[in-house]
Amino acid sequence: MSTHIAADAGQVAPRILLPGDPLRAKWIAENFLEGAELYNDVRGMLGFTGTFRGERVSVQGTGMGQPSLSIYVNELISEYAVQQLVRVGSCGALTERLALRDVVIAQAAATDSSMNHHRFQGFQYPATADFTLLRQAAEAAEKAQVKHLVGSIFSSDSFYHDRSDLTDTLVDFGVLAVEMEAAELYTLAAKHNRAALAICTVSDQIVTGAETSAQEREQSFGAMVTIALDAMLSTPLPR
Ligand SMILES: O=P(O)(O)O[C@H]1O[C@H](CO)[C@@H](O)[C@H]1O
Ligand SMILES: O=c1cc[nH]c(=O)[nH]1
Repeated sequence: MSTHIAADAGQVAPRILLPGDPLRAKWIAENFLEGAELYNDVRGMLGFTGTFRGERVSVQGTGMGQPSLSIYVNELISEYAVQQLVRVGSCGALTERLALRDVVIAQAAATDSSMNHHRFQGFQYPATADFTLLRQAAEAAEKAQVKHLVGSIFSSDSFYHDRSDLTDTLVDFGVLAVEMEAAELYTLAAKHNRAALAICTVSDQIVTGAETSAQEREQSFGAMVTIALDAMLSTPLPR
């Protein structure tokens, strides 16, 4: 048991999916994993382990925002030795190149977070995905004919922005979508020499105002889950 996760040693698999929403974790466990068993319900942040094509895989809710994800990812790495971490999130599309339900495979994540601001003391840290997971996810998305883009996203500390004009500059420099966790995931994975990737489904089209419902965000973003599972199983674990 770690501070925020009730699992015993060995109950968490080396490959783990990380949705922000704990109820999306439950939906994934019930619909994509075989024989999934609950290992955590501390604070309602559900975590399960089952198998996919015979390989052990876990799924753990991380909550919203980088401070919350950071707690779970730190403990998953330090206390449960996870090796591959793939966020399966929702995001807001900042460009009309993306429609509702399209998938964004995040090569890199910019951030306005104070977490990396304090860590790197004014230096800009390049929070980037693991190349093998990224390549495998792009190939899986192509093969499954899922509409997707590979590129940069913005991991924001805010869901409600007072200065939405500031994201216009990011868009001018190719940033596709906004969410709230990937930069911290990539930073922690780099620190601990683990493989991480964020795959997000467009839940909100910020340019047009189109949006999905809470139930759809919880229970219908299956294409990204299949891509994430394919990418993980195609990426060897370290010996
Ligand atoms: O749907 P999840 O994975 O939580 O991701 C997105 O949704 C939440 C905001 O509604 C933030 O956590 C954001 O990153
Ligand atoms: O607009 C959105 C949609 C999902 N997640 C975000 O952080 N922003």
